[in-house]
Amino acid sequence: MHTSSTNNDQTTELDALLQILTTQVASLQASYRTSNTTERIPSLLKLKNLETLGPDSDPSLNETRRLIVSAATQLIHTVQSPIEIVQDYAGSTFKTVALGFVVDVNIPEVIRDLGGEKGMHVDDISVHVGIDTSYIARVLRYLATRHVFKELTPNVFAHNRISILLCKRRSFEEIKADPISRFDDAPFAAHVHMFSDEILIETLSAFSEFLKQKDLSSESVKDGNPEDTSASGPQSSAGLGPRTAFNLKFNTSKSFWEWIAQPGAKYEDLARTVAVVMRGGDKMVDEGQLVNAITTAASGTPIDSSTTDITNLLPLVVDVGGSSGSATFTIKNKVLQDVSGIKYVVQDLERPIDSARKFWAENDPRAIETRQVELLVHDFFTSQPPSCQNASIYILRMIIHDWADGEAKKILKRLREAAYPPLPLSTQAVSPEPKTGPRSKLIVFDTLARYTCDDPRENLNRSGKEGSTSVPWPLLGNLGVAGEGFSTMMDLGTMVALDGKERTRDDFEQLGKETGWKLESVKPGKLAAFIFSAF
Ligand SMILES: C[S@@+](CC[C@H](N)C(=O)[O-])C[C@H]1O[C@@H](n2cnc3c(N)ncnc32)[C@H](O)[C@@H]1O
Repeated sequence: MHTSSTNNDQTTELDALLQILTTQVASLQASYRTSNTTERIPSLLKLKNLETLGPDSDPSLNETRRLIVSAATQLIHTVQSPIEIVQDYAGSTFKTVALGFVVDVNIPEVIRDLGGEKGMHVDDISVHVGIDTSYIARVLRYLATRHVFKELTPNVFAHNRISILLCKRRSFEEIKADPISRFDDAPFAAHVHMFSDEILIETLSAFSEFLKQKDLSSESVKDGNPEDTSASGPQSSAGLGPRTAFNLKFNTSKSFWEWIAQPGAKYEDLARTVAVVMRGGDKMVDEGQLVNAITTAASGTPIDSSTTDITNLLPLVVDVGGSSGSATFTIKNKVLQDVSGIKYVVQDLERPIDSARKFWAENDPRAIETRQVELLVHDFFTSQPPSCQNASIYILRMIIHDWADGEAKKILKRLREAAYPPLPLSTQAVSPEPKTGPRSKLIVFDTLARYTCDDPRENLNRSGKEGSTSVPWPLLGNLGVAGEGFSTMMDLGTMVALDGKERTRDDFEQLGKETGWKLESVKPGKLAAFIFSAF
């Protein structure tokens, strides 16, 4: 445990943080020097698009980056005035709305398409986007102060490697001609739009009000009965007051997913944006991790998919709640591209499956024509159709964290009923311990919740490698924002919008036990892969 301000040899926190920074920065620079790009060091001013991130996106450098960010963040919080820190945190909402504004009025595209490397004066930006010059200058300066955009000369702003991510794929002219499709193929701009949209902002305005009024006595009822096979989990809490801050603010008993699936322009824009954001989810699971998870699920141990025939082990992969099916797309075309004979099914509600049809028509039409990939409207609270029984692998990517335990169990139970081997008919209870033979696997991709302190029971280290437990003193046990910034944000996001949560390894193990799935291994990563076997 690291509780004192010095460790045994009297090294101060600052010394230790500096030491981590010095060592890890040297290591990062050495990696850039040996990479086969011309880039020598990562630079804020070096513009890149996602396809040419080079060493910036090399997963083997993730550990080094996380340690640098963790140490640098802790150093800032150690030396900066606590008053300034609290003031800055209190005003964090402006980060969301400032980013949301520039994305909404297409400033990133105007600077990219019309300003280029020389940047653009706010007067010129104003002419194109039709917003007052001084508003643009102040919002861009707020962001440039936080290293998003660069002010080259007074009032002239250019992109840096962070702001360039806000650009949509389409040109400013194309966006003006067809604003509805502006977020298509631009997952990061879509991500900003989703978080700054009035729906989430309104929901967050009820954050405290909702948490305070939650009826604690309804907890057990709210979790629902896992044996209940009715669709649409959230209705199990009808009559017990609003289930989430979203339900409270929008005066609806529908789940967020049902709500955005309604007809109407306002829902359509959000639903379309959410589908694009989900496609960006691929960036959170690197291909190496997908290979590892899929082959581990197929064989029980990691195998080399290039040298092992895994066809027999993987005839059917079902991507449950798959949205456009981008996880399936990556698995089919990048992980198992050399393995023939596998059938894939992507399931979701009606509107996401409409988006999926468009996505596959544009990206892999042959897969649909040959019926190797089937896109199926299916509610995961209901029983799986015959075509999806006995699948080798069921995938739930970023699904379980959207739901409270009661609904999560229902989803897992419906899959277990479809999985192989069958549950004993008489009891519908779980079958005895497996003897031999094939068993359906379930891979849940979700973030892994971790404590900020040392956790002696944790057998995954915070830096992401299985079997080790070291995080250098005096860093936080979960590496702070460098390790769990995104997942703790998602945890609160799913709490207020969906009644979901990010879960610990123990939580997943328990969910599995209660629904007939045995947790066999966990592959850490930005999204961890939890691999279950039907038992
Ligand atoms: C966070 S997204 C994840 C999408 C996808 N798995 C991915 O990783 O890209 C959650 C998905 O669950 C879907 N969903 C919500 N309720 C559902 C239900 N009852 N049946 C099937 N899908 C549902 C949503 O439409 C949405 O596409």
